[in-house]
Amino acid sequence: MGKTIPQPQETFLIGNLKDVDSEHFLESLERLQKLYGEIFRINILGQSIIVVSSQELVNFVCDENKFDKKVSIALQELRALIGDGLFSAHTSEPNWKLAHKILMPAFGPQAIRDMFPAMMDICSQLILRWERFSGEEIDVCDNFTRMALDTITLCSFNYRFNSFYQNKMHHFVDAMVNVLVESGKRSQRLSLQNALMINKARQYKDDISYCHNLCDEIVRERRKNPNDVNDLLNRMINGKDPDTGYQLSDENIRYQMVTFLIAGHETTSGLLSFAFYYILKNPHVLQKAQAEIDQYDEITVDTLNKLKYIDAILKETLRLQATAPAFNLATKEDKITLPGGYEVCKDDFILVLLHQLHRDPKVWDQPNEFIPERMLNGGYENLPPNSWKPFGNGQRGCIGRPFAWQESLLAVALILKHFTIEFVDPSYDLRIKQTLTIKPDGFKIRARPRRSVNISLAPHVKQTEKLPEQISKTIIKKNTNLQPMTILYGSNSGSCESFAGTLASEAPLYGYNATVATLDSAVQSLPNDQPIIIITATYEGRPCDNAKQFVAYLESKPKLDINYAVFGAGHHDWVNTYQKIPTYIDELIAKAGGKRLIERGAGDAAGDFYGAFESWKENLFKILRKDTNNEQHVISEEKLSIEFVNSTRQFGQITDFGIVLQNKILVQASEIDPMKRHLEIKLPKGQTYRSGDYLAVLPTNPIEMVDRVLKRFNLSNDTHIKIVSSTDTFFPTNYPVNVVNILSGYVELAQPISKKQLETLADLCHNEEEKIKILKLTGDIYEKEILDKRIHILDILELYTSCELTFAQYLRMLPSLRIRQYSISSSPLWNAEVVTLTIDILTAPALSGLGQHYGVASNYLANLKEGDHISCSVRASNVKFHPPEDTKVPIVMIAAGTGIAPFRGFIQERAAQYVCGRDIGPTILYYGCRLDNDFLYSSELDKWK
Ligand code: HEM
Ligand SMILES: Cc1cc2nc3c(=O)[nH]c(=O)nc-3n(C[C@H](O)[C@H](O)[C@H](O)COP(=O)(O)O)c2cc1C
Repeated sequence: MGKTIPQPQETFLIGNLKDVDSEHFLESLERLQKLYGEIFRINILGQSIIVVSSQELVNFVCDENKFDKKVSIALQELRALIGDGLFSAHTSEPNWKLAHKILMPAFGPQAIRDMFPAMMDICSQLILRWERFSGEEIDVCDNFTRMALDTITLCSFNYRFNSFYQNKMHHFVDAMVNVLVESGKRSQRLSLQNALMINKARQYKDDISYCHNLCDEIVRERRKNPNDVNDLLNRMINGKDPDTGYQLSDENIRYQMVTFLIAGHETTSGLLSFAFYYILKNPHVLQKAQAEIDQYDEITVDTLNKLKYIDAILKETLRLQATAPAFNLATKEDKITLPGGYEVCKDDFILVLLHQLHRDPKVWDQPNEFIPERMLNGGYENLPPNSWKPFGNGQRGCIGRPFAWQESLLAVALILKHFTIEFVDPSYDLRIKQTLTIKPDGFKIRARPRRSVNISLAPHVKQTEKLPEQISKTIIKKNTNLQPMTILYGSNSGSCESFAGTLASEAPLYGYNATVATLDSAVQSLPNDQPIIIITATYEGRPCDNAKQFVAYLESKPKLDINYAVFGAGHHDWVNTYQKIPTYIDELIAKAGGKRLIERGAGDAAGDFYGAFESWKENLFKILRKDTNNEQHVISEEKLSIEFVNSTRQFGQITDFGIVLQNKILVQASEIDPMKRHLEIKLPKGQTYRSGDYLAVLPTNPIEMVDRVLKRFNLSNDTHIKIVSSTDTFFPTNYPVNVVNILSGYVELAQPISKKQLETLADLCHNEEEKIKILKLTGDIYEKEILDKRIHILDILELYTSCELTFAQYLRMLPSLRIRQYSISSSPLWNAEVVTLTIDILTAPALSGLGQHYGVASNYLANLKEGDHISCSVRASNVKFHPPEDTKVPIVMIAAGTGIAPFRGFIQERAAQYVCGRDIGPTILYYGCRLDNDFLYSSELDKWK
């Protein structure tokens, strides 16, 4: 009797069906792997599946003498579409051997080389399309799907889908995806359930017929117009087994064609999409890859073999994201004992889970990091056997591997040669979409031509002569007399972006026409004929998401003949890395030859943040004005006007909604401590997380504050306004909006007023005495009286009533509302789609003595009710702030108050693993409490002891 294989508790009749989500089957297996470890069993509707994921076990089951491919339940279902085509045939079926023999030579080295011109032809179409849509949003998976589909059809069947010449993807893709998805679902339903779903069954049949008819049509066409090209289709139609003389039947040809159409494009397009995701997330990798490809003026078939780094990128991508994420085996014997003493039988499916095999901590150092270098200099060759298996196993391994590799190398090389690329949403973190294969979900980029590249595209394709586009957004288009200025920002939560916008909107007053763009969009294209102003923040000592490429670019030591100035936003709580990135950028540019226009400015979000920016801005403009001597172009028009006469907020990257499931008090407020709350939030669809990640939340302002503003400006809460602005603005413009929406959802109302703003308010006072009092506040007492007491504009307006500030002027003085980040206090092993937050609710008498101070986000969260929608998004923690992959590694945690949040997630994760029988290392928490009832989650922690 072998050792018992760990298994979640079964339910009568359906076994472990409840432990897997049919839409996220793979993620469910990954979650179970985290709970149960390198081997576990699940029972799906009576079928036993044993999931293995350590190199030791996988190496054992990959022995072809003892194990063979077992056609998975989903693949068996898919046989309605691809019958006994190579992929879904049992090895024992005669048609598998026959097709394998006949078709194998089509993927030999010379045959693949001969396909290079056709691959170049299709890839060039993608390049031209991206050039044409320079700077616009590119749906990465869509584009690579078009490319891979057109490539496989042209190379294999000499047939053109012309996907790049149509807006909508070829209907084959929809039909195929429908069948893939439905096959997966059918395999997890009872037969009776499938029979009852009549509409779905009809659609399923129609989609299958569409795919079959398309293939039959291509064959008919070839038979009518035969040619002597040695392509896959001719081999299918005319090829013979050299030993027996047997040929493929018409039915089998149809199955093989659909097989190749599916297998030949789904996985490759996924590989390329993931590769570009990792390239963009790792700017050093992008730099290195671009440097590698830049050594060659021309990309020929021979160049591809020299691209060792790009080759390593593709291997590392498939390690982290094997696009065919699992394969199934079964023992050829009745019973066999695996390492560890586990016994498996002939009927068991043995599922090799590549996601975890490729992260086995015994094989891979820093398994979750993307490090292509590990595949270089013998690294790949010296891997332990069967530790990297994205192409499957042995004779049933992927026949199209060399095809996919050549196509992928070419695509990466051509794209990096031609374009600078950046994320549309720099905070995008990988989300996975799964059918039979996996792809990134919602991944979008922008591409801009790098420079005139001397590169041979397909013969009929025109070369690019476009120059790089340095500017993404033009702020002032009208004033042609103004001098150019470039403002570049790095920003995750919007303050630096907002500073950049403010600077640009004021630039015309000083003779400049400013363009604003992200730092990453300026890589290799910093103009030297205009001032370059850089405004950026630091996150955990690292660049913002949209400044990573820029920093890597500066680290590559370019020569820069530019005039520049840097302003940094930071927070002094990050003691060791305060202002690290702005300082670093400033130094690197100076070292590269740049000339500073003014000393670096620094704003501390915990201090006079906006004031620091204002005074630096003022000094900067003093210098720039001197330089241009251009005061005649001063624009006197009001930059923002409103018309008194409804929308959804479109704030940066957060576009999705989560749903509040629970919102409860953990500890009531006391004299010394604020109230503490626990929230459960269902994440926006498709999002998941790791313990230690953050949740970014876009709050709304407390209604009490909004009411105060309405009162001060004599507005009612059903007032609608139309904002018209001659400069770029974060406000919704040119259509009527409710004033309450603007005040609650677009602006920060409680930022301390800056000295400059005090001066403006003083100017607008009729009462001399009030004027003097306000001006006094800009002096030595500013810190004590304004900053320490957090006095904001509205406080001053209420105190000094003679100040005649208009509502439009008030709005212009307010910065845009910022996103807030909270540490998630749960583990995905508890629930992968739900996070919990543990927060202090900041409500206290205002230090100013004027009413209450309400923390914007905490009060917003505190007031949410079950079922409320919340604009939020998971943000990966930058540093290695996650529980270690190896559950035996000890963890020591130190926290106080709500600082326990991420550690609750860590402990919850380890407790869940412990319950499932994993070996858990010591997990120790030192927790500081002021009072007994401050001990958050005490009973839970007791239970976990
Ligand atoms: C990055 C790209 C690719 C990956 C990751 C990949 C992965 C795989 C894997 C894991 C298997 C084994 C499946 C199993 O054991 O059930 C497989 C088989 C197969 N692949 Fe690929 N594949 C890729 C590209 C291609 C291409 C471009 C083609 C066609 C030109 C292709 C055609 C096939 C076929 C026909 C089989 C079945 C082979 C047999 O059992 O005889 N694949 N592939
Ligand atoms: C998770 C996190 C990490 C941070 N790390 C640092 C840091 O290392 N150094 C620093 O000076 N500021 C740090 N800050 C503060 C931000 O840089 C500061 O709030 C800045 O204004 C954000 O600018 P943005 O709104 O343009 O993204 C951090 C903030 C957060 C939320």
